[in-house]
Amino acid sequence: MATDMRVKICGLRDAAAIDAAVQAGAAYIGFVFFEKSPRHISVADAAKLAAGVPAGVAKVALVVNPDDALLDRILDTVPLDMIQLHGSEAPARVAEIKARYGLPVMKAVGVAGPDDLVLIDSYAAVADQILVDTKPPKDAKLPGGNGARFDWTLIAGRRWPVPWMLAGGLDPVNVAEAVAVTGAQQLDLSSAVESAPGVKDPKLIAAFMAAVRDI
Ligand SMILES: O=C(O)c1ccccc1N[C@@H]1O[C@H](COP(=O)(O)O)[C@@H](O)[C@H]1O
Repeated sequence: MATDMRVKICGLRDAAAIDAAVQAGAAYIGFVFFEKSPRHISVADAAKLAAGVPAGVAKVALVVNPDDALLDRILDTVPLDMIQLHGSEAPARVAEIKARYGLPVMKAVGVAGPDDLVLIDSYAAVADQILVDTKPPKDAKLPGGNGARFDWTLIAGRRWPVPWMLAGGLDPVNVAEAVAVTGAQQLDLSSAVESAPGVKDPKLIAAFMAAVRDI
């Protein structure tokens, strides 16, 4: 793997895809608990799959503006290592979730222009990690996972006081440029390793991880 690049493969829903991600060296795998997404997984299915993930690979719960009842249901049943907040959760809610569940919290921030970068600073004060993702267009059905990249030069040379991941339309062809422009050391992706929305393809996962190794 290039330098010590850490990759999160998100939206995993079956054992073959998880095996492919783990075998190829993914540091994180993500379960999407968001019913509007084609990658949504039930709490029961996630619990079964999570039990087979080896120690050392972090299991992340992706949620969108979750209430405590949903988080209780997920975290009471699925052994998870991190919560990814991918909605419009305010910094105070991020801090509240972190305190209530005692797990590291990663807050996604959508970027479309320079003004969006200000938000990153306020979330970096309360979250353990920041996910710098493409801001979804107003008519998008999903708040993330749309396979769209943003202008990476917006964050060239930017650094924050907490670890961060780059996301948004990453694929085997553009990942070297994404890393060169942004300096990212952690990457998160979903769409580019699917054969259809919500269907992960082990060969595409292997191809992405090979591209990262070649950087
Ligand atoms: O993947 C989803 O369905 C999803 C739903 C709601 C919020 C976020 C979602 N995905 C996250 O978006 C990034 C970028 O995805 P892509 O590579 O552009 O498809 C993904 O890694 C997830 O963390």
